Amino acid sequence: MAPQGSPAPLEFGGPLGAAALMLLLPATMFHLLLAARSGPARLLGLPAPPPAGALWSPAAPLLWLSWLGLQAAFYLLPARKVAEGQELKDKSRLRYPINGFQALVLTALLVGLGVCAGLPLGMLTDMLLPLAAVATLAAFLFSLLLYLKALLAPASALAPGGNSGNPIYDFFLGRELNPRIGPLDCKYFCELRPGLIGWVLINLALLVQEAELRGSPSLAMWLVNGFQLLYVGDALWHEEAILTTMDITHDGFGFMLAFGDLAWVPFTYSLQAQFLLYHPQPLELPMASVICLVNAVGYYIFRGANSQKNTFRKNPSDPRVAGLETISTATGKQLLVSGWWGMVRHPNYLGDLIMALAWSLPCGVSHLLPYFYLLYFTALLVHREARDEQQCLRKYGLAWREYCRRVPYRIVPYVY
Ligand SMILES: NC(=O)C1=CN([C@@H]2O[C@H](COP(=O)(O)OP(=O)(O)OC[C@H]3O[C@@H](n4cnc5c(N)ncnc54)[C@H](OP(=O)(O)O)[C@@H]3O)[C@@H](O)[C@H]2O)C=CC1
Ligand SMILES: CC(C)CCC[C@@H](C)[C@H]1CC=C2C3=C(CC[C@@]21C)[C@@]1(C)CC[C@H](O)C[C@@H]1CC3
Repeated sequence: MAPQGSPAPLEFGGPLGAAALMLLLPATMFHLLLAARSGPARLLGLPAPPPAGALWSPAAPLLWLSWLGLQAAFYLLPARKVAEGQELKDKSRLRYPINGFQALVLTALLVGLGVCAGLPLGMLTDMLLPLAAVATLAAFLFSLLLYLKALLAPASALAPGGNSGNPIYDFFLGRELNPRIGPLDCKYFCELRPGLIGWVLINLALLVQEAELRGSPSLAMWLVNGFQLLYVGDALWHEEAILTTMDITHDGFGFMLAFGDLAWVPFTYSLQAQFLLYHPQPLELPMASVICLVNAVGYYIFRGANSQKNTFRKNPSDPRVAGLETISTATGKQLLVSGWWGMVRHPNYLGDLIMALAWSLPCGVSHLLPYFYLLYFTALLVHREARDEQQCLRKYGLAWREYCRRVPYRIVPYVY
């Protein structure tokens, strides 16, 4: 355990790891975008280079900025609820509008109206490369502004991790915990709105384009769109739960999250739908039903586990969780040791991974490319679980050790 007041240990391989990731992540994203549209669609191996000018369109910055502006305008609309975040170092709590689902519905209405008025939504698929380039550039510029803004922030506003003194590492991890521009909380806004809603919009554009090319969308395309819309809708419906994640409470807002939210999520999480547009896959109803069942099982575990913890954290005497077994900790908080959280230490990750499998299966088994998300997500969650473990050990000490003794598996029962 790190002693109180000592500098936070360096993560992600320190400055060298951070520098490598800042090059590798955008390179991987462009590789995936190009591979999805290439004939062999190989995950490993170089795709054909893009034709000259394919990465740039004068319309892309305009389109991307309009999208960001639209989502910011929806964020600023009156919300059904305003939630308070976790207590900060200076004992204050920030307030956050809970209107993400409203933003999704308003976006759907606007896009629906646009399509009825003749908006060529399918053409968005031709803009993916230039849009990804703009989003990447914007993430770099935005992170630079955030880095500079943090120079003026009081010490109490800085994140525990991203203030090592090494500019590359701090630029990557993010210095300020909750940077705000007026009423807009940059990290909270970016984590849920432009990228997540952008992801389902790109999926929809791919579905429309497939219908234009082949007469109707394929069953596989419907499944991928449906599953991922459910996932995004669920995240926005349960928006308040984001306020207790390590991204909001612990990590600063730097390149990792800015690029992750604005570029990585919309352009790589839509990879299965991109693959299906260029490589149609036959899918029969019986197989589709099995895949739906896999997604339903994953969602049941994911939602059950997340809701159980959120209900317990809000009110441990809630009848839905009051009967569960707990361990007391020195902080006054308790840890669940039965129910979903008694099965493994991260049941929500298990459900999420099962869903990730269901999103790839409609793409068949002839290519590895659509399974990229499952592979990346496994690595992300294993790493995230280890980071959370360290933070919980710091917070709960012996009580956490006791929890680990009672619930020995991390994500997959009897395996890991
Ligand atoms: N699609 C994507 O790219 C990503 C999806 N996700 C998903 O987002 C969701 C949130 O994930 P994440 O923020 O990583 O982590 P969790 O929701 O799993 O939260 C971890 C926290 O839960 C609390 N906790 C842990 N064990 C217990 C217990 N036994 N009893 C009560 N509280 C406990 C601790 O916080 P405390 O005690 O302080 O409350 C711990 O720090 C997950 O479903 C995950 O799968 C996450 C990352 C990326
Ligand atoms: C680019 C890097 C490899 C890492 C970037 C990480 C980000 C993409 C993710 C960090 C935590 C996230 C969460 C979600 C989306 C991905 C990012 C931003 C959710 C909003 C997805 C929906 C879930 O219901 C909640 C998740 C919270 C964390």
